[in-house]
Formats: sequence, C-alpha cells, structure tokens
Amino acid sequence: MKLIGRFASPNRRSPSVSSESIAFFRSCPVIVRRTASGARLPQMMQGRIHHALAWLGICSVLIAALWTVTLLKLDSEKAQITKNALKDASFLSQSYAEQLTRSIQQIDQITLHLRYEWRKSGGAMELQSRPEEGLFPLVSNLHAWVVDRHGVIQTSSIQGDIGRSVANQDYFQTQKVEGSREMLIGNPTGSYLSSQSAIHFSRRMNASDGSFDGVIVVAAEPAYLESFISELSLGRNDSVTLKKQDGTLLASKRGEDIRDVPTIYRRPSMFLDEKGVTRKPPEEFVDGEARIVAWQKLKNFPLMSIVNQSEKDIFADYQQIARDYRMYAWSGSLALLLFSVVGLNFSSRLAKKRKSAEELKNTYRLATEAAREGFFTVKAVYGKDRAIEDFLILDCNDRGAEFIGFNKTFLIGSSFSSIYTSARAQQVFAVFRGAMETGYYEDELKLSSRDKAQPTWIVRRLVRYGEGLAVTLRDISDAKAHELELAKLANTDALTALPNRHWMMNYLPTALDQARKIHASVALLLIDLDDFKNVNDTLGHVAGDELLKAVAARLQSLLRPGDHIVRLGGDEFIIISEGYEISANVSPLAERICNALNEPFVLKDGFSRMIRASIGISIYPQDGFETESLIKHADIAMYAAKNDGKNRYEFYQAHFSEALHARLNNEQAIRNAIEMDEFVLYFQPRVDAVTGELKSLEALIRWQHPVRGLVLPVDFIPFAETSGLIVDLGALVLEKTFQQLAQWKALALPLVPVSVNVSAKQINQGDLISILNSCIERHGIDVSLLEIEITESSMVDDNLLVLEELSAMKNRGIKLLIDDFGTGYSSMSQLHKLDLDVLKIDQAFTRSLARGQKGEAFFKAMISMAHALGMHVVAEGVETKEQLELLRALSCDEVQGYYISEPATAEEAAVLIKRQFLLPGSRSRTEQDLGIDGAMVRNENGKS
Ligand SMILES: Nc1nc2c(ncn2[C@@H]2O[C@H](COP(=O)(O)OP(=O)(O)OP(=O)(O)O)[C@@H](O)[C@H]2O)c(=O)[nH]1
Repeated sequence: MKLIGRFASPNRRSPSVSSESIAFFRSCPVIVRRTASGARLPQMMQGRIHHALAWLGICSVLIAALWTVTLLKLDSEKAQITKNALKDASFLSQSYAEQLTRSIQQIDQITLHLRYEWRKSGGAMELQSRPEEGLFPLVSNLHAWVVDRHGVIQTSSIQGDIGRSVANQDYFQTQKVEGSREMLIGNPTGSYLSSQSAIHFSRRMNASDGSFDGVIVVAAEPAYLESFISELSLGRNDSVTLKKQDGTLLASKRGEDIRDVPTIYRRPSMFLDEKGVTRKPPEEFVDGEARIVAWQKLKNFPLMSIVNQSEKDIFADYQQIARDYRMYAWSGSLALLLFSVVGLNFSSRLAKKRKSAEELKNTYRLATEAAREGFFTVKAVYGKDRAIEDFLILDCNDRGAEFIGFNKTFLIGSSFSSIYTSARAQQVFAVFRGAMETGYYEDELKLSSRDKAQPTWIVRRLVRYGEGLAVTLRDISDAKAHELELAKLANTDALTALPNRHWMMNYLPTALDQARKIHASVALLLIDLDDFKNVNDTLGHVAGDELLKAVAARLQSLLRPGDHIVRLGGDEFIIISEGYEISANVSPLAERICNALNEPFVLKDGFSRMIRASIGISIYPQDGFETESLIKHADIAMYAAKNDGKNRYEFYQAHFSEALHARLNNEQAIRNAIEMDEFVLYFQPRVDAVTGELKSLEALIRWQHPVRGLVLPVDFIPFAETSGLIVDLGALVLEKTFQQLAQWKALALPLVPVSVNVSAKQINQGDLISILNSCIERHGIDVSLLEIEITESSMVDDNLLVLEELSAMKNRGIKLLIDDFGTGYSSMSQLHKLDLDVLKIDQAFTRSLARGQKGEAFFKAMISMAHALGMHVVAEGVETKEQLELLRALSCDEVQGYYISEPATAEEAAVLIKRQFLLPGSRSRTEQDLGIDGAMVRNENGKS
C-alpha cells in the first residue's frame, strides 16, 4: 500500500523511501511510463470529472426524457381536450341553431297563422281569448298583437293592450316602408310589459290592393329563445348567443362568472362562414380568457348561434392533471439527480477500488518481475451445469510466459484448452479445479525443456481469488539440483559409492511392502569382513580403504540384476535380494561371496591380500516382517557365523537370538562387576628352577561374584573378549597390580616383579604404554617391577601397532614375556625382532615331558632356541617333582605351577614374597622361624 501512496504523489518524496527502492522503481519501465505520463493526481481528477460528467449526462438524458414524455403526454392530452372542445362547441352551436330555427319557425308560423285568422275573421279575431285555442304557445314570455295600418293595436294577447299605438316602433315603420313578405326580426327593444327587452317578429299585412294594411307582431323575450339551453351545459365562463348576421345580439346565455358582463368580446366579432369553430385568443375577450368559439347560421333566418366556451373551464381538469404530471416530473428529476449523485459517489468508490486493485496488480507484477517469479491470473470458465469447463488466462508476466514457453501477448486471453493438448490439459485442469475447490495448491514440477537456459524445476503455487486463481511459478532448479545432490550424498557411501544405510532404511520398507503384495521373498545377506581390523593395523588405513573398495566391487559383480548391495559402514555390507525363488538361491549366493572373497586382492602396493567374511542371512517373511527385525536377525546370524569360526554363512535361527541374549547378559554382568569392583587379583609365583627363589608373581584375575562365589577367567574372559570389555578389564588389572605393589612396598616387603597379561585387543588400542606410564607415576613403582605377558596370537600377522607398542614398552624398560608359547604361530624372526625377555612354554608341553623322549626333545629345542635368542625360559604348569627334575636337566630357567604354588591371594602372596625360596623343602629362615608350610595346594584349574 505504501508503494501506491508513493506513486500517487510523485512530487512528494518521502524520506523513508530508500535509494534502493527508488532505484528499483526507476529500473522498472512501467513506473517510468507512469511517472512520465504526467502527474497522477490530475489524471485521477480527470478520471473523476469524466465519471461525474458521465453520471450527469446520463441523469440529464433521463430527466430530459422524463420531461419530454411528460410534456408530450400533456400536449397530447391538451390536443385531445382541445379537439373534444372544438367538437363539443360545434355540436352545441349546431344544436342551438337547430333549436332556434325551430323556435323562430314556430314564431313565423304563428305570424302567418295570425295574419290568416285576422283576414279570415275580417278583423274580428280576439287574441286575448285565443291562446286557449292554441293559436300560439301559452308562455309568459311570448306575446302577439295585431296592429292596423295606423299603428294602433287592434287585438293583443296582452290584457288592455288594445288601442295602444306602436306606430313609432321600428318594426311598424320598417314593415310599412319596405313592404317585405318575409317575417322581420327586430332588434331587442324595451318591452311594454316588463323590464325585459323583447325581440319583435313582425309580418306585414296587405290590403287587397297590395297596400299596407297593418302588422302582425309576435314579441318574444330573449329568455324564450334561451330556454332550451340548460344551465348545466354551460361552463362558468361560457356563453351561448344568438345574433343577427349584422352582429346585433338577440339573446345570450352566459355562465355564472360572466353573467353580468355586458359583452364578453372586446370588439364586435364577425363570422362570415356559415359555420365554424375556432380558438379565439384571450385578448379578444374582456375577461382576458381564451375561448373556443363555434358558430352556425340558422337555416332560413339571418341569424347565427354562437357558442363561446372558456378554455379556462375546458382545461380546468387538464390543468390539474398537468400540475400533477409536472410535479411527478419534478420529483422524478429530483430523484434522478439524487440517483446520479449517489451513483457518482458509488461509481467513484468503485473506480477507486478498481484503481487500487489495478495498482495492486501492477505492484504485484512489478514485485514478481523483480523477484524473477512467473505469475498468472486465470479465470475459471463455467459450463451450463456450473462445472468448470476451461480456464482463461487474464494476465501473466514475461517470466511466466517464458516458463511455459509461450509468448506473453499470445497467452493473455488464451484458454487452457487452446494451448494444451487434451492429455496435458486434463492433468492441468485437475490441478486447477482442485485449487478452485480447496483454495490453495502447491507442488514442484519437473520441466522437460531441452533449452539449458530454461528452468528444470519450478514451484507452482495456486491461490484462489473470486472466480479465478493467482498462479506463481518460481525457478528452483538450482535449489533442486542442490537438494538432489544432497539426497545423493545422503544415500551414498563416500568410499565405495554404494548405497548406504540411509538409502537402505528408505528402500527396504517399500521393497517389503511390494513383496507382501506379490507374495515374494526378500533376503538380507549381512556380510562382515573377518578380522578387518588387522588389515588396517598391518597395512594401514589407506590400504584398508582400498581393500574395502575392491571388496565392494567384487561383491557387486556377484549380484543378479535387481539385487542391491549396501555398505552399512566399517567392514559391513548388506545384499538385498528380492524374488520368488530366494530360499533356493541364497545359499549359492552366500557361497559365491565366500569363495570370491577368498580369491586374493592385489592392492596398489603390489601385495596381494585375502580376506574372509562371515555372513548372516535373514529372509522375509519367515525371519521377520519389518526392516528392523530383518536387519537385526541378519546381524545375529552373522554373529553366530563369527562365533562359529568365521569365514562362513549362517541362516538366522531363533536360538541364535537366545545365545546372543545370554551373551549380552553376561557382558552386562561384567560391566556391572567392573562398576561394583567385584574383580580381585590372585598371584602365582614363578621361581628359579634350581634354587626355588621367587623371581616374579603373575597377576591373575578372578571374579568375586556375590552369588556364584569365585568365578574363574575361563567363564567370563571370552565374553569380555568378544564384547571388547577385555580392554577395560586389562586396564583394571594393571591398576590393581600397581595398587598391590604400592601396598607391598608400603609394607616394606622385598618386592619382586609382577607380570600382567595383556590381550591383543588391549595392545591394539594403542594407548597401553601411556596407561602404564600413568600407573607407574601415580603409584611410584619402579618400572623394573612390571612385566608384560603377551600371547603368541597377539603377534600374528606382523601387526604394526602391536609391534610399535611392544617396542615402546621394551624401550621403557619393561620386561616382555611371551605366554603360552607353542600354541600359536610365532616365528623365530618375530621373536628376534621383538627382543623379548622371557619365553613361557605352554603347560601342554610340560605335561608332555612325562610322555617320553619326543616331548623332552621338543622342549629342549624350544629352550635352546630361546637361549640362543637371549631369552629366559619358563615352564608353565609344573605340577610334579619329576617334571621339575626333567626341566632342570633341560636347563629350563624358571618354573611355575602347582608344584610351587597355586595362585594366591594378595595376603598369601605377601607371605610368599617374604619366603623368597618356594620350592618344597627350601624354606627360608623366617618361615622356619614362623613355622609356615610352604606348599599351598588348591583345587583350581588353569590360570587366566
Ligand atoms: N580402512 C578402513 N577401516 C575402517 C573403516 N570403517 C571402519 N573401519 C575399521 O574396520 C574395523 C572393523 O572391525 P570389526 O568388524 O569390529 O572387527 P574385525 O577386526 O573385522 O573382527 P571381526 O569382525 O570380529 O571378524 C575397525 O577396525 C574399524 O576401525 C573405513 O572406512 N576404512
């Protein structure tokens, strides 16, 4: 939103806008175009003015239309009313004329009739009595009289009228002079009888010679002529008149408002046509009201009936309706005006919103352009059943078009169905329809473009808005390549390039699932190289690596297609073999492996080396259903193979687990015993074969078990060896030995050296010399009081590390003894190289002395050899006086065995130290003084 604000006021640069963001905008052509096109504010104002004008225009048109319709309607109404008024006025004047004609004709008839009667009666007609005879209508406003040639009334319908002279009356004079045969209609004159004026209708009487003989007169008051026009037919300002053709008014009927007006016309008006109807303007009338005027000449009489109908009255109703219509029109106009104001407001808000949306869209596009992301907006196209049929691309940026390999201008406005093949379209539709339903979708897509500049992997993100989707595409090719590389590294063993344990842990569950589905088997062959440590120790780590690689390659060459080989780590490999005939094929495969490894490997240094392996085999489904259990069982089987002498394979059997369990229990018990300090040392003396003088004590370990009592080494050392605990035990023995020496020293005993047995594993640790140094220093014991016994097997294979350790000890001044000599395979050269001090010949050879010449000869050879090498010889297991005698005869230097002493506790050993001479019969003075028995015989078998 801030960005929009900045666009909106380019002249007002906010201090918070960083130079980077300004640079960002400048770098964008769209922004430049916007700012260059002039200030945006006037543009916005222009937009608003356009909107306002549009709304006002629409409103004006609507108002104009409203008024046009209203006025047209009024006009047509008016025209219709006018038309009707003209028609009515014509009709009225016509019917008035007809009525008048009939009335005047009746009067004419009366005059004719009276003249006839007058003549016929010879002037004896009585008019006063005649009305009853129906001579003329008996109405108050119609009278008749007969006048003689002198102008004197001879008879009259009016009482007492006879004898009155009318000689000066116009009608008499006119009739007398003109001698017309027609009835004359006189102008209205004052009536003799009433205040009302009267119209005199006269007819001349002639004597037989044609001379004037008098006049028949009928006088009618105007009311007589007006009587048939009802009041109702007249409007308040209407009038109906009877005029002579010269314009003289004979009778007139007027509406209420103009009844007292002498004449309604300002000027006398003339009607030349026989009949007609017209509108006369207001200025022609005294009351200033326009009128519809209709006239009609009477047939046979020079008279004219005229109807004046006031427009004011005619249009009275119309005026009300017109007022109403105008009011409606005004109201409508106002409403439209209001509507346009509201509309303008609404549309300007809408426009604002649209503008903001447009701004947002542009900003978003700018952002995505800058971010190198592709973006699209698409609209769902719905079918008749409201199901989405297609998608229309509304907008996209260049990057987006690039991603999918089309031109942007082509894409905008295109539908998916037009740009994708039907199969591809189906996949795309499924994804897009799904996003329309759920509102969000994201996945990673691998693109198959051959163009190297094009991305190979993209992230596609779809977000629903309204009826469409906003789609962003981001290039993740680099990250993906890195990820794949990492995945490869995570799944590959760096040394051998074989798949590693991580790969296997992912792969096996799927493989087992598959096997479950198709009822197939999976075999795991866990291969652990035998004594590989020796390879490292003798040839070095680099050669060890080389051998591991060579082993991996050889194992790989033995696999069937579809089998997998994994390096678990160290010298362990697993072969995964899948299929239906596994059980039958596994043994041959295991044998092939053993045989193949037995073939020598020629390493870079030119030496060839053989390696053996122990293989444990577990098979799905009989040995387990899960990855972990199958691996565990293969491991147990492999241990069983190792325990069984190595260089062999074993199929997993349930009892292996029990044995392993027992071994683990034992190991744990040993660990606990170390912790609880349950191990103690016994000491067995080694004496001069001739004098019986104590030369040394061999430290022997025993387990003082709280329940089992004293446990001999044979019952726990093998477990300690296999578990590696032998290293800890060895260190414990050294520590206890030095403690004991320190104690004896403190007791001021005449100390003799103590020999300690160290295992090959202990020497292989490489830190034995530093442990010894530490003990020597801590306990303040002279180095000459320590002797180290090693077995022949420790020296096998010219183990470099062992040789180094031993020579370091030798250099330190520690005596080295080779124990159980004759049971291993040490060579003369090894003995010589190591510069050993003492050779302890195994008790088996001592026992064989008594069995004849061969045993003696063998013994003698060993002694000669040792002496030749400058070594002392110790015979072990001397149990009888005869053996001692023989050994003395063979020049054996020292002896050790039950004949001299069984292993003794520390306290007992202290006594032996004090005795110094331990051969039976050779008692020291002290002993003799104390009365101690020198022969201590115990029923224990063997030593450590
Ligand atoms: N050269 C080399 N040695 C390794 C590597 N990884 C482990 N080792 C060594 O391989 C040896 C494996 O020894 P073990 O399997 O425990 O024992 P072993 O000597 O083979 O004896 P057995 O298994 O009982 O037959 C150890 O000494 C490890 O230090 C490696 O990557 N390269």
